Amino acid sequence: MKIVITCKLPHEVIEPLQAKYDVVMWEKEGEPMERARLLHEIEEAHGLFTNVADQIDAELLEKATNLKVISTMAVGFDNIDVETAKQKGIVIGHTPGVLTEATADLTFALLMATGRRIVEGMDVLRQDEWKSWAPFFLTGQEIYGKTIGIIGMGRIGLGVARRAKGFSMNILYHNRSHNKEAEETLGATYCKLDDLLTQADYVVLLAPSTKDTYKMMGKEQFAKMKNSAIFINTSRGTNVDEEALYHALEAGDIYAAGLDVFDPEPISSSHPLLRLRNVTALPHIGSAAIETRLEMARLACENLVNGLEDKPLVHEVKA
Ligand SMILES: NC(=O)C1=CN([C@@H]2O[C@H](COP(=O)(O)OP(=O)(O)OC[C@H]3O[C@@H](n4cnc5c(N)ncnc54)[C@H](O)[C@@H]3O)[C@@H](O)[C@H]2O)C=CC1
Ligand SMILES: O=C(O)C(=O)CO
Repeated sequence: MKIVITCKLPHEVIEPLQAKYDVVMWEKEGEPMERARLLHEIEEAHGLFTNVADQIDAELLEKATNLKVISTMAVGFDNIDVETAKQKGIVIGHTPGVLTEATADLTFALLMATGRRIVEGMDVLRQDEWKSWAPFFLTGQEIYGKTIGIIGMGRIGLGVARRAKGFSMNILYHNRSHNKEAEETLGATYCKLDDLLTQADYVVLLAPSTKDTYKMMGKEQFAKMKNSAIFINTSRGTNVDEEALYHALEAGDIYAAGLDVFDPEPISSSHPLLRLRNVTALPHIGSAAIETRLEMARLACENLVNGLEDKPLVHEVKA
């Protein structure tokens, strides 16, 4: 059977696959497989190892006449046309859980960096703009004891809430349903979205990208936030109306934003949000800790092999 891997993976990860299958792997580090090549390779493939950088859409699936399994090295699967794949009898695997703590770490790091203007501080040094200690030089927002509002209290949301508890933060959350663990072990309070937006000092978005969450943070929602509040997005760029966010930040309707994700990705240095002093931006590195990425790759391989051998996947996308 033939496997297509759309990104360069370490030798130790692909070796077991090469021993059993005919493996085609994209060799360019840090770049996704060219679309034309993927469209060509998929025609013969039985298994596809993918990630968030590929569009696994109807055009591609139409050509995938032998495909049994799609395995994505990610928890989010919004880049995959799940409905079309299911209609064609293709199973889909993803990697929830193994990236929870690393992504929660990065989310909290981004929250702290944005609140305390860490990147601006580094820029000041690099540009020789440090004149003296001054009373209000590079003052930001406090974190300890403030109110955090988490939209999407799932695995990663809960991880962020645990970190917030360590900073004695008052934890509000909005979710599709009540999260007992968050309420009972962390004292988190369930809120309607509007109440969370008006009360939180830090609004952290961690809901998946779905039809319901498309641009769920827009002009109306940013207007409800405090002028001193900070918006953090480590979910998906599609969950935010980026133009509305730009205007809210420029007008001072909100204090600052920390963003790990954009729509579309990658963005270029000319992206309007990067022109704003009060934006801290990262290139979608939420889960990018070495141990985590190796675990994600191993789990994605296990899903792939199970799918090829008609065994239940470790984590199958059921949606
Ligand atoms: N920046 C990065 O590198 C990474 C980003 N992610 C993103 O984080 C998302 C969350 O991952 P997990 O916590 O593992 O998923 P999860 O499924 O455990 O949690 C998602 C939560 O969002 C809630 N939710 C769904 N629709 C909602 C809505 N309309 N309003 C409020 N809450 C809603 C769900 O009820 C669930 O509790 C992923 O789908 C992915 O998009 C995940 C990993 C890394
Ligand atoms: O897992 C995901 O959904 C990501 O965005 C990358 O880790």
